[in-house]
Amino acid sequence: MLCTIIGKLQPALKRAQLLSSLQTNPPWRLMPIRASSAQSAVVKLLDSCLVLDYEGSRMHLNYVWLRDHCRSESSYNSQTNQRNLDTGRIDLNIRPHDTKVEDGYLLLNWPDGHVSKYGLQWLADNSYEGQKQSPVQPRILWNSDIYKNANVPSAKWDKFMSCDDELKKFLQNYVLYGIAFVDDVPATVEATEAVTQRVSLIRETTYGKMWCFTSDFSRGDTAYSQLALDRHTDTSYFQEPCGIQVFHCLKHEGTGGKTLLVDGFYAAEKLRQRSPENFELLTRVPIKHEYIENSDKHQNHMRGIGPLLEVYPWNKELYIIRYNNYDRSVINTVPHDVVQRWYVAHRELTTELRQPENELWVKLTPGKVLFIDNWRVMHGRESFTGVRQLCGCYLTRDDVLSAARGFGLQA
Ligand SMILES: C[N+](C)(C)CCCC[C@H](N)C(=O)O
Ligand SMILES: O=C(O)CCC(=O)C(=O)O
Ligand SMILES: [Fe+2]
Repeated sequence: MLCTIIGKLQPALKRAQLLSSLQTNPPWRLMPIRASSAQSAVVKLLDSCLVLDYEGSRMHLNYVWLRDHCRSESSYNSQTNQRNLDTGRIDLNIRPHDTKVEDGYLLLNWPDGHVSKYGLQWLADNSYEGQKQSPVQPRILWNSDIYKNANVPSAKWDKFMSCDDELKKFLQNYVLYGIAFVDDVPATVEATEAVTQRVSLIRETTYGKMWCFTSDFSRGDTAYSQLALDRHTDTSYFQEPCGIQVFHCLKHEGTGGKTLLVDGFYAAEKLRQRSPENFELLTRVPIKHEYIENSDKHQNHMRGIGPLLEVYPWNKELYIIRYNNYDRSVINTVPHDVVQRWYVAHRELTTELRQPENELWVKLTPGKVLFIDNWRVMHGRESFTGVRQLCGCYLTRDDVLSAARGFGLQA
């Protein structure tokens, strides 16, 4: 193993190699490098990667990755935050000649003379080791008591529309809890549209941009009835289910019709704790959801395929739940011997989702606009009588999260 070592010499290093390494490498690379008195950094150039010890953690940085992530002007356009470098032309066996640490930066000298410079903190924040543990989106998982005891304030229409700080607080609550309310909104479709557009872009779907519906069966879906609807996520039959759903009840003269909210991630995490293998199965088995509508006015055949639960591969953080027993389609993507196990896992998740303490019931009244993270929080409703008019829309997930990040929130 030919190593250039900064800090401790590796005992395995042969004398000849040490000599050749000393000939080509100046002695400063054999000393531990102190970035500053407070932060010490120790770098080793191994054959296969660079090892950086910084602030108590050890990072393994691949050489192609390092060249690819060079932030020098010729490699990276920091005006547009885009890469200039052609990754397709990096020598896959590239290895720097030498390295040093200076003023909180790691410097690398590449064989072609190019010098790369990386902030040590930037490397710590962006290395695999840095990303491995930390959540992409920190959340507060809730059951009914947890949510109620948190006393999460609703935003108020006037302030919400005029004051960025009110919008920021709203988005902070939204990313943490997966639901957020705006109160005192005029009970019109136009005001609902305005309040939504204050947050982000509306996602147009087969239901329109803004939709307003009653129990008139105008579409081929039980949402357009007076029937109770069990907890579910919407548009699970899209390959990318809608990220956010907005509801505003403009009118209800009758009884019932309360809205049910359940934090799907709270229930799924319970499942993960209790039966990791069942949780894992639900993240692995692809399931179809479909929306088939064939009327005079509307022809639709939507299909989305994906597991009920999806986690990021590197930190196992949950990022989406697709759960709609109405719209779930034929299961024929599963090997015979897995079917029974899948139903057992599905049952266990369903049982958790149906725990009464996980149910948050709210009566939507004119003026109260509800935003729901449709990748996390499920909704349902009680059956009802009388005329009930609900308006709302779906939002594009990317744009809502982008708005949150614009306020410096972790989303
Ligand atoms: C919201 N809006 C009434 C427009 C559509 C309802 C769609 C209902 C469908 N079963 C689903 O879960 O996606
Ligand atoms: O009527 C309701 O409260 C909600 C119906 C529903 O699930 C939906 O529109 O997506
Ligand atoms: Fe729904």
